[in-house]
Amino acid sequence: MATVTVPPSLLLSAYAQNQQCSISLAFPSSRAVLPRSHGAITCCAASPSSQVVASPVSHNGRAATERTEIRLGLPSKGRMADDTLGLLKDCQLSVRQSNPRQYVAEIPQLSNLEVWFQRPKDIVRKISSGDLDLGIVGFDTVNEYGQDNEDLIIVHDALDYGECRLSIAIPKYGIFENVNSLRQLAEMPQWTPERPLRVATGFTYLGPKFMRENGLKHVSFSTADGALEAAPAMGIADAILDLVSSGTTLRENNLKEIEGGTVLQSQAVLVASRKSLTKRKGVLDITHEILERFEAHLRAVGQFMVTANMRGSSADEVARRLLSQPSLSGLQGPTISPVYSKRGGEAAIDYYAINVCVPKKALYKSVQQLRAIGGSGVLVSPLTYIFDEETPRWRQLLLKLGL
Ligand SMILES: Nc1ncnc2c1ncn2[C@@H]1O[C@H](COP(=O)(O)OP(=O)(O)OP(=O)(O)O)[C@@H](O)[C@H]1O
Ligand SMILES: O=P(O)(O)OC[C@H]1O[C@H](OP(=O)(O)OP(=O)(O)O)[C@H](O)[C@@H]1O
Ligand SMILES: [Mg+2]
Repeated sequence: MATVTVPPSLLLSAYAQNQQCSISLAFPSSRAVLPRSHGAITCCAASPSSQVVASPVSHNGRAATERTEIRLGLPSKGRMADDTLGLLKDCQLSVRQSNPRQYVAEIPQLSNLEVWFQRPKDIVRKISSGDLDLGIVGFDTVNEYGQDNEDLIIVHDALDYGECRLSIAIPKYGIFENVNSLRQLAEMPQWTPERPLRVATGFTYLGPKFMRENGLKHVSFSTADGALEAAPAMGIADAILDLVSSGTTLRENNLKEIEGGTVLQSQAVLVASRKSLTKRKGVLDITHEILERFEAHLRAVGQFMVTANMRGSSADEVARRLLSQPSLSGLQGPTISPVYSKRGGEAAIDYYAINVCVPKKALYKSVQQLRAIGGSGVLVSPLTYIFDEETPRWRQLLLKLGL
């Protein structure tokens, strides 16, 4: 009898394939693709139907505690994948992947960190099981697959992409024509134990929970992996519960959202395991660095740096004029520096250079206000980072961890 040890991921793939055709076991050929710690699986290949004994990795398992590398899960495909790599790149964190089909990568700027590319739902599951320490996914995915697990902690709740909401939608036509709220939907006489409201959704945890919490009694659920908006027109469902962003897909399928029917608002978030943050060496430090970079970048994205010259009798007098304008107070306040010119062999000050951060949305208004108080030569440049003394989310994280 031969005994081999393989990572659990290989066992699962072998098992899945065995359902349809042949079973094949793949072995790591180099250290580069081998998770440096994994659960032990013993395959006893002598019996006609191979007996497989698996000891999965867990927080309490030996293998999990032996792992010294820190693991960050990133979406391997779909719309979140590119935006996530884009955010990291903008934060000077370059993910080095030798081949798109290789699921492990590194970020040279963060030593001892392994990046693992996974489906978003698996990122959440693996953080819960202790096989990943950190991950970037949609908030909807954390809620659906985290299922209120208290070990999951949202470290950054607004990474500014993947914005959408999880909403109930019903047809605009037929018996739903005059139904515009969740309450009206719940009160429709059509729904009985024998003929419940049929909802198609991929969110089979959040869906029933939301219906229960909102007092909808006679509801049944069916699930599909995509194109849910077709279900009502196909007669498969009365309503759907799915992600909505621009609303185009709903509109194109003659569906509408209803008041009170939004389960949650979502965007990409950085999520971590509480156990990893508090128990695994180095996780808190790496999380701090990632968080600082994210916060500094995301804060800067919304701002321009505006530089201008202003004639004035003193820095105080220029400051008073600037602070009289609502859009020119900057982050902490404007920076005002004297501009020295040569007059009769002496250094004289006629002008002051002012630097002020302004929200992108308020740029034109700010330029108008600057001109109104005598500003000239206005230069506008993009900002890359704004590092504050301390990132607000870091304090919140320490509080959540009781540190
Ligand atoms: N229309 C959308 N606009 C913005 N963000 C979205 C939208 N749909 C989904 N998202 C966000 O992106 C995440 C990934 O979406 P999803 O799971 O649908 O993957 P995908 O990129 O569409 O690939 P696939 O559905 O083929 O697996 C969701 O969990 C959600 O946070
Ligand atoms: O409000 P909108 O901007 O139209 O976006 C909403 C659509 O986007 C998502 O689907 P996706 O594009 O991911 O296709 P899928 O159903 O194949 O996952 C979601 O499931 C909706 O169908
Ligand atoms: Mg999708």
